[in-house]
Amino acid sequence: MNVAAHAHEPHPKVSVRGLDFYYGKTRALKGISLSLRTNKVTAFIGPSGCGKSTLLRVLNRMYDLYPGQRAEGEVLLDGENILDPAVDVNALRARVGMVFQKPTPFPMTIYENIAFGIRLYEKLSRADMDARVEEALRGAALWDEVKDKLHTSGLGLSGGQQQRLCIARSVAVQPDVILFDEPCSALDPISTAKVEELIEELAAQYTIAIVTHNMQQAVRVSDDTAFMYLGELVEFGDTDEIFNKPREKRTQDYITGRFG
Ligand SMILES: Nc1ncnc2c1ncn2[C@@H]1O[C@H](COP(=O)(O)OP(=O)(O)OP(=O)(O)O)[C@@H](O)[C@H]1O
Repeated sequence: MNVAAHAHEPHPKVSVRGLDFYYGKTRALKGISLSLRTNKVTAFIGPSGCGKSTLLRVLNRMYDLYPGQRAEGEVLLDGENILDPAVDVNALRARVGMVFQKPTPFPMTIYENIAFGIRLYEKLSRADMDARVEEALRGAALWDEVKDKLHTSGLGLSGGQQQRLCIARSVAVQPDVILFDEPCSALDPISTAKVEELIEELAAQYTIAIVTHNMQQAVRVSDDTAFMYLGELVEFGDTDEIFNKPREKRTQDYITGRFG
């Protein structure tokens, strides 16, 4: 496996070391080691089934919800191993938020979609909650479009707006890391452009990981790229280098559309 020098930076936000993942007896991740640099966007690319979503789901222990799934190795978040059974997963998920492929607003008002998550972790006055909801919606570039209908259903928004509402929901609990699992695959090109722009802006405050099948998207939004194949990390490094001068033939073949 090829890993660029900066992947060894001294204080990454997230550091994955020797990670194996099992669905029952099936080993879906094989000895993955890589880092997410603080305030950078890391893209995960590779053919269907290579383990991209699995890796993302390890980063906030989403897999814990399912019996028979287990991770071995280490995932350090600011130096703390989040795979340790003593870690409080609810607190972890507030620090590591996730945005899914299909927009998944709760069947509640726009305001409540944001306030609901905040209430799980904090008790705020009405005025502070209002301010936090506004801040989250502004942070997700949605405020201007919804400020006059905060108390109508989130399900009444367009798909692209719903996805930005989900991003606002993640941002609202002030996480360290946001994980995006193919966040634009259900969106039209205009909404996709908005979400991509937003991801770049969010990187000023958060550390971001994004799974994408869209090579142009990886090039546009990410600083670092990880190319995975059959559960292994084949190549990891600077996005420009991965796309312009890949060191591995499999990476070259994938990014030029020869397989996958
Ligand atoms: N719930 C599950 N039970 C058993 N095996 C699973 C489960 N989910 C995923 N897998 C297997 O784990 C491997 C990795 O799947 P994963 O969904 O992480 O791949 P991916 O790279 O995200 O694919 P895609 O691009 O199609 O979303 C695949 O071989 C898949 O069949």
